[in-house]
Amino acid sequence: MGTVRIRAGKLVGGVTPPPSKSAAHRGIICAALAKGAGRITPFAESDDMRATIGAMRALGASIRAEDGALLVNGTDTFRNVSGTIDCLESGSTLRFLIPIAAVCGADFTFEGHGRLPKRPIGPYLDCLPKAGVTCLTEGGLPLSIRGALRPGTFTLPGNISSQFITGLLLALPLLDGDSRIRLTTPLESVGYIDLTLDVLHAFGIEIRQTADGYDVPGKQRYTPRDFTVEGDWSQAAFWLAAGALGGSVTVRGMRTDSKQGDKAIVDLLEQFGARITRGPDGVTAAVAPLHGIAIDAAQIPDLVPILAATACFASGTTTIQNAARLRIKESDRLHTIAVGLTALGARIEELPDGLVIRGPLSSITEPPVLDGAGDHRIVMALSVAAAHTVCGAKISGAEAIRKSYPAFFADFHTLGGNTDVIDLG
Ligand SMILES: O=C(O)C1=C[C@@H](OP(=O)(O)O)[C@@H](O)[C@H](O)C1
Ligand SMILES: C=C(OP(=O)(O)O)C(=O)O
Repeated sequence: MGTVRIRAGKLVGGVTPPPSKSAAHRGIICAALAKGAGRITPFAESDDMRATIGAMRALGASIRAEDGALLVNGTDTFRNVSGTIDCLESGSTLRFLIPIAAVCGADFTFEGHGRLPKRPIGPYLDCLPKAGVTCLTEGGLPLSIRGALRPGTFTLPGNISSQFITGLLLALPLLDGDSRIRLTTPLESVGYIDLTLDVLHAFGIEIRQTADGYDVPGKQRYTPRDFTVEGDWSQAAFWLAAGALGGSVTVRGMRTDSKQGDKAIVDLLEQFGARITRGPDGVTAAVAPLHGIAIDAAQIPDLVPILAATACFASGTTTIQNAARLRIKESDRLHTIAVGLTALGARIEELPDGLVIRGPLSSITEPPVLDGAGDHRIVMALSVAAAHTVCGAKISGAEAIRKSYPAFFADFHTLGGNTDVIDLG
């Protein structure tokens, strides 16, 4: 397993975070559902992107990378009547593709790796069989689906994963009749649904929001088009937090009017006390004395690891609430971040749906070996935290960054971070 040695030192300078993983998943899928050609730019490789590209190819789309762009042609999508879709470790790919693959009644088996086979798919196992899709599974992956998806009413919870709702929003417009999505519990991760609706609109698909969900007119067609992928606020968050903890970091190329919920990192760091500047060159976070804050994580799950890391350097108590969903991500993130930060000297109490962090952390004298838990966001959050301690740390399993941000340590170095990649496997 790959281990990275992070040495103490502040991060300073400017960085352009990678294109948004969430926007790219949606752009690739919508382009591949359109009967024609489209160019997705910029494109940055990662394991999650590989998963979605592989999935749309399995349905018949033609997709190739060229000069930092992705050329997608959906003319032959749904040509294939059977196949296997390997989602690697990508929850988005799995939850987005299940209803899409069912549109034409083809016979597909979904596979996954790491923690994905055990991440929830229950809401689909409840609602898809009622709409004509047989689901064969022993609980998780592999999952085989058979039978054509019929339009109708889809009733599901809004607080297990918004990815189920995005999957239905992507697939249902293609059906012969109108459908309705009815949510039985309040929607969490709302920003991801807003992003879905935004990208769908760009590809010519219209959805109506209702009091308890969405009305999805059927017989719609995706319009082929070129699609520009905005910068990733979930990844920008690591650099802005690093600026707030010790130096000064500017993230460039970010849309401040983005639908991504994780752009909330800017306001949250400001609440912690960081010095934030919003200028034409980008958003800058600079060091200032930080104090604990209360955080509701219902809409911003992916920010929790780096927010917890930030809280360790703030004086007083930080509470993170409404984060139960963190336990069903690439790792049990409430547990794995608490364990990692505790080894760095932090005082953290783990609650069923959150964390209480009492800062600032105490100094330790020997660099600890931290477990990256096979989880990209844990590796990245621990790396930023370790750089701001007295003696740094070693982080095992650091190759997990390949899931969303293979260039993470290259960008860490660009900002003056000091690491030795002992072995990335
Ligand atoms: O739709 C998306 O692109 C995502 C939705 C979120 O998942 P949940 O809705 O399951 O919280 C988020 O954690 C994930 O990284 C990406
Ligand atoms: C949870 C994540 O992704 P996914 O659910 O797509 O695996 C993530 O990127 O943090």
